[in-house]
Amino acid sequence: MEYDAQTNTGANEESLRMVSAAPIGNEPVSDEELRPHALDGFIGQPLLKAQLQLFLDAARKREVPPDHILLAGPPGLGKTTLAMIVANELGVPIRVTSGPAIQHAGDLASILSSLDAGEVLFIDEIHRLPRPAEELLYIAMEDFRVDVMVGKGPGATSIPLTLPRFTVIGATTREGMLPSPLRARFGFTAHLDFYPHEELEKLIERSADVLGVKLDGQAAHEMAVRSRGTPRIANRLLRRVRDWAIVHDLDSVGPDDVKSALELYQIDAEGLDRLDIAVLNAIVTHFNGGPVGLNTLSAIVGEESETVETVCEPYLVREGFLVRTPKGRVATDKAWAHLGLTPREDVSKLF
Ligand SMILES: Nc1ncnc2c1ncn2[C@@H]1O[C@H](COP(=O)(O)OP(=O)(O)OP(=O)(O)O)[C@@H](O)[C@H]1O
Repeated sequence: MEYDAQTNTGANEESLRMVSAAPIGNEPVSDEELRPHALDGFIGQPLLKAQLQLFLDAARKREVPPDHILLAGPPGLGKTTLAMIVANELGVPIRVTSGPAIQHAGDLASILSSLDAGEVLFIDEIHRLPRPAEELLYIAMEDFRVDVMVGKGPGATSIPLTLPRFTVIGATTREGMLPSPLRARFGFTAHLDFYPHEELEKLIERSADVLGVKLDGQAAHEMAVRSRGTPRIANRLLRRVRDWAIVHDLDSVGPDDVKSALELYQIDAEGLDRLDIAVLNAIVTHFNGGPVGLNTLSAIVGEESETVETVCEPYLVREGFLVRTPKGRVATDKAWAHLGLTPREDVSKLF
């Protein structure tokens, strides 16, 4: 299942989970206060930052708007933040829309025809643009031209309108779903990766400064290791830890406060939550470690199979708790150990 940036309804149970990478509740607003505004303040992703810096410096020196930019990667890793930073660094306005918000090619035509020279047009979830809008965008990106339809029915005529040069920044969580003609029109594609713990620690320390939360000792580390490599989750955990500090009248937050606050939300030391643990438990206790099919597994944990597949599994697989085999899902030794149990046999025998 896909996250719907407009309605936040793409993932049902996901939207209730503290460790969801998609925004929940009013987070789009609270994300805003923690967004860095310059490339310097953007934590981590050093290679991508260096590439982007060069790309922007060259455009500035040439005194032309930069080529179109595609930002690809899982939710919550900073694609929107980077788009805003690019506009800031260039000192130009940014217009924000998304694939699902554009229902007809005409919606896109009217946005394009109102862009000022040099402006950045940010299209989130660009892989979800309807096909006619996508085709209109190819021409606009390449030739800086849009065909505006005037009138209706047989008498309708198309009037070509020349656009000033502008920069499209597309963001996608599904790069593979982008048709190649669209992908080919981006001069620079940036792939965002999950963040290592040390980078998340720095990010949490920066956010804590912004929120006025004083962190002691390993407090940032304890949040970082539970953040599933994702800045949005790191910032969310920090906000819940801040709640804990406020309610307990703490002047500063130590590692034990972090552990207590996050235990309350059933997030364990590896960032697994109730549903992740339920999935691992089901495989281990009902199927002696697996293999087990997705539908059976989902029925046991009482969850939609899409949620298990797209929300739990990617992290469990990435962290080595689970493997997907042709026969079904298998819990690894790490999963057994995490549950405090002894594996029945070496899972590698199953391949
Ligand atoms: N590298 C970073 N440094 C500092 N803060 C970051 C970084 N990456 C993300 N954040 C913060 O994490 C939050 C989520 O980031 P953002 O909205 O840019 O993610 P996204 O990739 O656009 O997500 P989605 O795909 O769901 O739209 C924001 O508060 C943002 O400021």
